[in-house]
Amino acid sequence: MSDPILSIRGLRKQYGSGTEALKAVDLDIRRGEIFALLGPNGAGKTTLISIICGIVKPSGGEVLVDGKDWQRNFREVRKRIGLVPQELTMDLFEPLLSTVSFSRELFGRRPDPARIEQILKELSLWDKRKTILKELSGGMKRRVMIAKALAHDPDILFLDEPTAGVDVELRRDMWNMVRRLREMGTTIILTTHYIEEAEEMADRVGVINKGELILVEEKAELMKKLGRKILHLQLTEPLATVPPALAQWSPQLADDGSTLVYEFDAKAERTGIPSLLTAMRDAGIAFKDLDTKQSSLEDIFVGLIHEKKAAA
Ligand SMILES: Nc1ncnc2c1ncn2[C@@H]1O[C@H](COP(=O)(O)OP(=O)(O)OP(=O)(O)O)[C@@H](O)[C@H]1O
Repeated sequence: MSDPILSIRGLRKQYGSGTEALKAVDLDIRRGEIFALLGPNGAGKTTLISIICGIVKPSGGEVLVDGKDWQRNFREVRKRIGLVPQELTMDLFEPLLSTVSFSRELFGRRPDPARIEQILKELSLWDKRKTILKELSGGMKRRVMIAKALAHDPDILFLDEPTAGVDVELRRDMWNMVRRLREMGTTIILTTHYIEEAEEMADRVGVINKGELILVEEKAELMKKLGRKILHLQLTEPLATVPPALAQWSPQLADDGSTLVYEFDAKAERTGIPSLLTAMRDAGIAFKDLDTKQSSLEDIFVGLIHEKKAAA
């Protein structure tokens, strides 16, 4: 990739407990993109972010910001990074305005009350500027975390699960704010469990599982894979094998032959379901119930890991 803003090479982390949280991760982040890092609990997302933000020490590998080694230029590089952590970290007895202003000065930026006012207004916090943090609602405290991360005008912003446990309205506000930041040139890296969030926001998506970056892809490509659904048909009579009449749909049998499982692309114009049901009727295969479910993130990870192993 030409001129990435962030380059991660062979990044590894083994915690004292022996857990290998990251296994030689390589990743380039494009200037000005929104990159979503998707992965289940414990995949290594927070560890990756924490290393880049200087909170966790890596066991090996390197991070370059604009081509500069992150460890050798830590102060300079860290100034350019903003982090909205998963957990709230703030002095609850401080008033909102001074908390956010202090965050700016912490990174050596000169005070700029007009800029702080602008950030607080964007996040609908200006009216609460004199309130001590303890008295704000949970959603507002989350907004304060974002304001703190933006106060020093970083050009790379990390959001660690920004919408976990927030209501629909705040989620929408956050998405809009992230889009506005991107329009202003900020590069954004967010972690999430939600496919929906990656779909809504990201230009590219990385999938991480057990410390390994399994894939990095343009969102549109990944969404094709994520659009798969599974149809379960509970048969009236179990089948020993899939009859040749149904072979073209490549269904699988489960539950000792009493369930027929068919995977299909929910976003395709033709899912194949009506023709499968017709072929079943013609072959005299009756069913008593049916349901469909979205491939879960877990299913997709398993599928991706299998694909990766098969390709290796
Ligand atoms: N301080 C620590 N000491 C020991 N092990 C840790 C520490 N922090 C994280 N781990 C382990 O490292 C692995 C990766 O954790 P990490 O928090 O990076 O995952 P995550 O993808 O952010 O998960 P989640 O979605 O649950 O936040 C997990 O197995 C976790 O238990």
